[in-house]
Amino acid sequence: MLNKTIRIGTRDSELALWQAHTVQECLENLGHKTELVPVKSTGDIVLDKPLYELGITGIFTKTLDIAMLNDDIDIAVHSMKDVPTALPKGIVEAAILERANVNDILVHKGLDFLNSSGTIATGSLRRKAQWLHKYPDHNVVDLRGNVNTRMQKLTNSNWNAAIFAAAGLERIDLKPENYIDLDWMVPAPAQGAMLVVAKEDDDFCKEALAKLNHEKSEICVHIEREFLRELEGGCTAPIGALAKIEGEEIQFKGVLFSLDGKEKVEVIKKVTVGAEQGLGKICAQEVLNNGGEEVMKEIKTMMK
Ligand SMILES: NCc1[nH]cc(CCC(=O)O)c1CC(=O)O
Repeated sequence: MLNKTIRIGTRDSELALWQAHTVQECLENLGHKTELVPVKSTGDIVLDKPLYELGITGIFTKTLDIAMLNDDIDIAVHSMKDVPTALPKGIVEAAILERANVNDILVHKGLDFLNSSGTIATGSLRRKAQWLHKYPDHNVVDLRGNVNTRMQKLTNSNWNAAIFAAAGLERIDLKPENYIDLDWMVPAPAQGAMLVVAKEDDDFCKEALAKLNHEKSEICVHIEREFLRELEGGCTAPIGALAKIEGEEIQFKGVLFSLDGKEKVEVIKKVTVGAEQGLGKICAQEVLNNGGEEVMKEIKTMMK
């Protein structure tokens, strides 16, 4: 089956399409035939088991998971930070592409508000908690939708600023007029990384995709996601994590905040490349032992 056409599933936002096209181009450069399959809704798809039984949970990834298990697509491309830490049964990580800009940025209309009071828009618990930790007098409002929608909403609002992943804007070539890098903000685990998933029994696609894998990026995002998995226990919380490789050293920073940003538990560790086995888990345990357990308990009761 050397001539099999690889069907690439993608959601239809501009960012998702850019990411899928990028993977398509890489595969075609390796001589593969590909086809892009935009997947819209799950409405007309019938599976023989309930979603939870298949381990399908993520709101961004659900549609593509179902299409894959239904054999409408062979592979799917995701922003890795949107992918739940446990993949559905039968779906595996096949490639992690070289990571782009990991940082969050603040798109604003002037920075005078920073030292007084202001309104910041974000739909992310992690961004909200970190912003309030640094600027307790500011007001944070909810902002959802894809990148273009969020940017439009900011323009049409009286908010001072909104927070975005730099990678998302760069990928769709959206250059905001005014922005600053939030290098003090710890990004989401796997932010800026793209994950391609395939079916566990699909050796053809797995072999093709293995060539696209970027090992250093893989090492880093795996540490970050292990930290997340160990901390969250299936619930969403304001958690940031970033691993970086500098020469022979891996530097890791992980944080957990209370929802209001008042409490912060941080862990920083360095290990030699090759000695990262279990690092995410160890760091998560350290956070839990240093007050993180109480923070997580409080978050779980508030989110009920
Ligand atoms: N949650 C939405 C989402 N998922 C991936 C990206 C951008 C790319 C990335 O962070 O890897 C974004 C937009 C954002 O967070 O501003």
